[in-house]
Amino acid sequence: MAEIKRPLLTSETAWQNLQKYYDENGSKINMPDLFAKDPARFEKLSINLLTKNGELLLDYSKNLINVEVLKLLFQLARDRKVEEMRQAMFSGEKINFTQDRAELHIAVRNRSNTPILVNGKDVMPDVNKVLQHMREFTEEVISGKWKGYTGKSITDVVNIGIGGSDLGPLMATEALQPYQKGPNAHFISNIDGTHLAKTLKNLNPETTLFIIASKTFTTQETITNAESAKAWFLAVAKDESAVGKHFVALSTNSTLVKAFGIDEKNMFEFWDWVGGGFSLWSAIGLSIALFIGMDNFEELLSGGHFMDQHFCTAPLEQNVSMAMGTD
Ligand SMILES: O=P(O)(O)OC[C@H]1O[C@H](O)[C@H](O)[C@@H](O)[C@@H]1O
Repeated sequence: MAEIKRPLLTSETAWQNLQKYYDENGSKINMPDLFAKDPARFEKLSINLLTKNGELLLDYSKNLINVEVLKLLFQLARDRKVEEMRQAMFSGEKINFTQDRAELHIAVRNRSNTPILVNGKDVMPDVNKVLQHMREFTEEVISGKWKGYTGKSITDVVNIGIGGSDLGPLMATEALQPYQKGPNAHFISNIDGTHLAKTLKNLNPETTLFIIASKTFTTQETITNAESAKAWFLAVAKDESAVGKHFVALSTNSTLVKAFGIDEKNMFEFWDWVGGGFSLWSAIGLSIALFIGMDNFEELLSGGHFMDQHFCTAPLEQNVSMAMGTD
């Protein structure tokens, strides 16, 4: 498909109309008033989608918008060729032109398993291979079969990452606490040593598993925290060969993972076409899968896939921004 050409956003007529509306009415738009003036506001500005697990309510009535603003926004979306961009994204085109890559977080949650091509190659076999690897690993850890270096099972998982390699899994495990099946989950992102020290204070190196989550494996905060965690572990274990039982990596960079001392078989791969802010759906979600179990994690993926299909097929008026990422 040819490149989608668009003029500068601020020179679009639809943008200028929206700006004019804002200049004339923006200061007058007030949430309690909007509800008071229009008793049917909630019905007008929400949709119910039927999923296999019940209804899903998309409520955008609590935003500072009204029917006129929405009309202007839909016009802007049409003029900015959002529908064509959406199509290009799902077809694996390199819509991320600043980094010259595809944006295909939708592929890692593509539960229909339809082929998705990147540079002419279907990525689904690799996606499924990593999911299978995650399943085997999570089942071993949750069942207690995976043993630490002194023969004890894992009670605590510590995810070390930052940005998308932290926020998504942190949010999902918080939200999905009632579904906990596996070890406790902890998240360390801050470079301030207190974050690490406070978390490790109550943990036992014999029963702790560290997940080093970094797409690039070069992020300074993460690598520094990972080195500190390794030092904390080795101060007790005293044996480098024990590291393999307590450290796994989630990354696209196998060379640096190996250099850190993590066995390649304990690396869960993903790809440059998964943006950091959307990576919870990829192997970066391993801490979620260990917490809620792989069946539940796949249910989570199915939910994301359901919304992707909605986003892809529903007309703009039935669609809202469904990025489902973290930054
Ligand atoms: O996963 P990493 O390569 O360690 O990157 C961690 C994070 O770094 C930055 O904050 C980027 O803006 C994020 O998108 C990314 O998730």
